[in-house]
Amino acid sequence: MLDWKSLSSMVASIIFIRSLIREFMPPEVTQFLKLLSIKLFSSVRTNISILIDEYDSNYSNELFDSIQAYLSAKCFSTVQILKLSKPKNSKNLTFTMESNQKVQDNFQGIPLKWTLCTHEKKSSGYGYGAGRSYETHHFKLSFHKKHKQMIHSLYLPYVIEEATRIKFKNRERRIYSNSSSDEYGRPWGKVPFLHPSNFDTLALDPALKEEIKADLSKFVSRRDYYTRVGRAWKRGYLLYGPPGTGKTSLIAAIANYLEFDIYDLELTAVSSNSQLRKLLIATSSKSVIVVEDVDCSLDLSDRKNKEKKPKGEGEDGEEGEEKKKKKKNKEEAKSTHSTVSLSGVLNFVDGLWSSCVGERLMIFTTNHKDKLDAALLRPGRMDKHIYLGHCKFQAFRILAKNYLDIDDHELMKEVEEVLPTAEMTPADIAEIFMSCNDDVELGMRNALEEMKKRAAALAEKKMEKEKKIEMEGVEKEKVVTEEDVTEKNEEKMKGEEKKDEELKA
Ligand SMILES: Nc1ncnc2c1ncn2[C@@H]1O[C@H](COP(=O)(O)OP(=O)(O)OP(=O)(O)O)[C@@H](O)[C@H]1O
Repeated sequence: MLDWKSLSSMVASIIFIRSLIREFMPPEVTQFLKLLSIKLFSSVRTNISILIDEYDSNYSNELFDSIQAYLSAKCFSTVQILKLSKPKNSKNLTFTMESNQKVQDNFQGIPLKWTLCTHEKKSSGYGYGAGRSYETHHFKLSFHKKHKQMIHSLYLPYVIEEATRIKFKNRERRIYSNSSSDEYGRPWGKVPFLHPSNFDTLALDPALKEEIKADLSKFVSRRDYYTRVGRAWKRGYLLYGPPGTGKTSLIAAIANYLEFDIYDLELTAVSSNSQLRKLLIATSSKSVIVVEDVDCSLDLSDRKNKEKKPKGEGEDGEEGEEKKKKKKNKEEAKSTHSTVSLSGVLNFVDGLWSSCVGERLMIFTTNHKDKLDAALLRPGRMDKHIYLGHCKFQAFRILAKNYLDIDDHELMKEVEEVLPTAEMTPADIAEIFMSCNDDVELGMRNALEEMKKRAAALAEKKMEKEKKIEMEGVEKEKVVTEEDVTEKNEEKMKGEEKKDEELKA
């Protein structure tokens, strides 16, 4: 047995030999012995560790941030002391670990251990603050060495992907516009409000709603597919229909559904194709890029349509004064400034600019689909054409629920009968409901009255039109009959002249 006396003399001898080695052994030999001992120990050690520093040559290490985000979701259930914070631009509270806390993870049955370690460092360089000590952190991931390859090729990419998903989920959604100025000279200015519309509040045929949601879900889940077929991960929607049928509301609902940012692209404020390209490169992944009233933004019509006269105002029903003004401004800008060409826009839709990764949904809106160039409309550019028309009964019920908080009403039956003939937009109905200050009876009565008025006006207009066509028909017939008579008379006269000549002869 080893007693205290012999133990202390053994320690003293080790210290003596160590100092002798340090003193007399050449540094190369010391280094060699060190490496040898590491090798010997590592061959018997079963666990290995990976360290991820908070800073990578003075720059913050993105991987460290990702791991922090990944573990914030895990540590709540396993760690005893947690830090709670609300990071900037995040809508949720975030938990983080304290120093030296450990989190157990499990990946495909492999146990893994994460530890947050803290250590002190001295700042290098000269001048103010040089030589000061500060705290930095690193994450230590420990696991059995036989899983090394798997951790590298599967687990770490999985952690990064999960962290991106968590970060994105926590992030506040934003709306940007290229026409609102940015004090920092960035291409996109932030718009300070979010549109509250979502698929529940949207007055739309339920089947169409489900179809759009399914299409969106399929699109965002097909990253591998787009990579495999070598195409930019983007999809184009064209929303068309009369004003006030919910095109803008649908865009907001889509962005809220996907939790994507919105980039409202005002083409008339873009001075060249190269500026357009720059703007698009500056968009983030998971975004909806919107070009509203594309027929007014650019001269995108083909030659055939250019020859057509512009349609008269008010053709699609009453437009809000504000929207009319906006469209007029766009028309003016189109004729004076814009130099973005159709090919520039087509390149953008084709995704040629897309050196950026991540999914992007492009949505164009128009009140006049017939004015658009066929090249812009073809699949691959506009993958889905969605017509938003006048309000139907199902949509009316949704509006009644939203604005008046009713599921049913005694006037509903009548509404169902009159509505299809009234050609009212959801905006018209929303306006009536809003003006009656939560008074259900008044709201329903006013809506039905307006429907009847419009239906009667339309019926009268239709009758007048039919009468006009009928009259035109009668006029035509009259002309034809008169022509017939003249023709017959002429023939008769010719016949008589011939007879006279024969008699003379
Ligand atoms: N389908 C709808 N569901 C719910 N609300 C709607 C719908 N359509 C219109 N509204 C209401 O009418 C207002 C105007 O609608 P919106 O701006 O979405 O129409 P739009 O089709 O984009 O019109 P425009 O073609 O003139 O741009 C919205 O703020 C909303 O309150």
